[in-house]
Amino acid sequence: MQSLVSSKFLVLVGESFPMRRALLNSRFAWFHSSVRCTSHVEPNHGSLTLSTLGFETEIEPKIRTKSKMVKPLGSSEGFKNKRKPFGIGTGEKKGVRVLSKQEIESAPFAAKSFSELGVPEVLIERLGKAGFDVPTEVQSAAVPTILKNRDVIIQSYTGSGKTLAYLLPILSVIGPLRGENSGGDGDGGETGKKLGVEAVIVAPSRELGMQIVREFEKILGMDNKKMVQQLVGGANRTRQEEALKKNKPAIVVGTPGRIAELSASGKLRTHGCRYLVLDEVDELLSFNFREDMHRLLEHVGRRSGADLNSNAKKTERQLIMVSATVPFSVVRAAKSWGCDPLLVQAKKIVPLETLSPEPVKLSQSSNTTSSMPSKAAVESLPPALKHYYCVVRLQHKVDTLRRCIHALDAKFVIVFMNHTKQLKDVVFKLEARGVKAAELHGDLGKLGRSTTLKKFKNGEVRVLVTNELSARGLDVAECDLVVNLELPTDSIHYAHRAGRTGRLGRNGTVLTICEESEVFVVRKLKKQLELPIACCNFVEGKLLVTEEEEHTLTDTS
Ligand SMILES: Nc1ncnc2c1ncn2[C@@H]1O[C@H](COP(=O)(O)OP(=O)(O)OP(=O)(O)O)[C@@H](O)[C@H]1O
Repeated sequence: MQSLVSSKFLVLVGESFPMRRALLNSRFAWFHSSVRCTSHVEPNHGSLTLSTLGFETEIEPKIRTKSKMVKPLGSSEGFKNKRKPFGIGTGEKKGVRVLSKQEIESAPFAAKSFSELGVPEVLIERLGKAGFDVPTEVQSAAVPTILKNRDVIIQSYTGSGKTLAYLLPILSVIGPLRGENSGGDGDGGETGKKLGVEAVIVAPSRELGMQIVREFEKILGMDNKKMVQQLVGGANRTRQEEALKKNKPAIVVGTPGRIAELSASGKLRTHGCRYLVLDEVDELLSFNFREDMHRLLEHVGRRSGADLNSNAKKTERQLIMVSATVPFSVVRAAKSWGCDPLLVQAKKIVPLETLSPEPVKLSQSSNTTSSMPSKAAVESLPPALKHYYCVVRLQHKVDTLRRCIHALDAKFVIVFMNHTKQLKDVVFKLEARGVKAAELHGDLGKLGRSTTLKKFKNGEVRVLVTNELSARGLDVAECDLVVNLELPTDSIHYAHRAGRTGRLGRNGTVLTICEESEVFVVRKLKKQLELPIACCNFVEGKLLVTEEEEHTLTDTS
């Protein structure tokens, strides 16, 4: 349902097209080089040194385009760095996989240090302990801007570190790791004067909310853990209220419904709040959340009395909006709720005033958007991803999925579907074929969802079959394959699903398995996303490209 609602937001912000083109060119080059390296490529795209990838220097001299040539891209046989296959009957200990640490190849790291961004020393020390040594580009742009008290929209592609981009400036000012001149209370709810909640962070799903809390905890450590309180729906509300009363957290992270509910009942006092963060803002501004979001935008960090539209009112709190996809509706919302907000991207910071809406052409016969490129979606894709599609009959989809997993020797696979019943069937069929799989969707309770996620993350489950619930924000660093077993509703949804792999510069593969009658949708996605999505097949344990089409950059029909 959320997916349907969000599909309305295809109005786009202005952006640096030349930069994007450069990225696309490199993406295109990558695609072709992958074709060249064909059978030398280690099917798992996780381990990224040349030797671990199994690359050889030998390169095929010519690339054919618009041909129907069949080229093998990978195989689970004959790889130099062959990994143990997974699943039942492979001799693994109780089905738990040994997790291999993926190296990061084209990580979006910045040339600056955390210290140059204005992050206090004590916080930098903690970052080092948590394994964060260098900021990413978007962090490098966002942290100093937020520290200058500016309202911002942070936009950069999936897996580029946007969470830390807002979390660091907040922790630089609030809590025990703050800078000396921050002016924050800093007691973390443990001692001394209490200022109440100082930061409210809103996310559209429980999973994302819980993930953000874990990111805080990585840095704060166990001793300061209580300064951040999780307020997600589906969890026991009374317990959350008691924890609020007892721990007096400085930061709360949760879903719109639960935060709005607690705020309306007076159990959560947010009028004195300094930061309001909306993570996955385009989703939060969708129809589903409108009432709760309206309440939060009106109340968080706003003392009563003043005119809602006055500038004085706007400056009472700092508004931080975040997403990989920023349609113009978000720009409009930021202008009306924020105070002179800036759009912060990895390499560019611009005032929102300079952005104008992009016309959305409707196709003549229907209400659907045309095949023109969707900038919001194009900008959100990590450059190292490889995209394929495969055309099969409906009844062969699961078998194709299984063959793809084996051909690529994928270790952490996320499969996206649209309907819960079909999703359950797929899990059943995969398990019957000896592939460890689990379902994750909204019909499961909070406990069931977090147990499944835990099992997937620790390697007990190889294939997570899920729906749009997991398309946003879910961070499983090792995920090396995303499969669309049912088509996403539009390019924005394709981009968020795809972004579950290729996190922080890692390689990843996205495969769309569709029927002949759906191929036109894939072609439309190719044009909207300006991506080479190659048609492929799986033969004798290898992924074979069956159609190498010209890159669609110039194809604007
Ligand atoms: N500076 C850094 N050094 C090392 N790892 C980092 C750094 N910043 C973020 N990460 C890690 O990178 C991963 C991706 O970060 P994050 O989830 O914030 O990405 P994102 O841009 O918000 O993605 P999405 O748009 O999909 O939500 C996380 O596991 C995070 O811990």
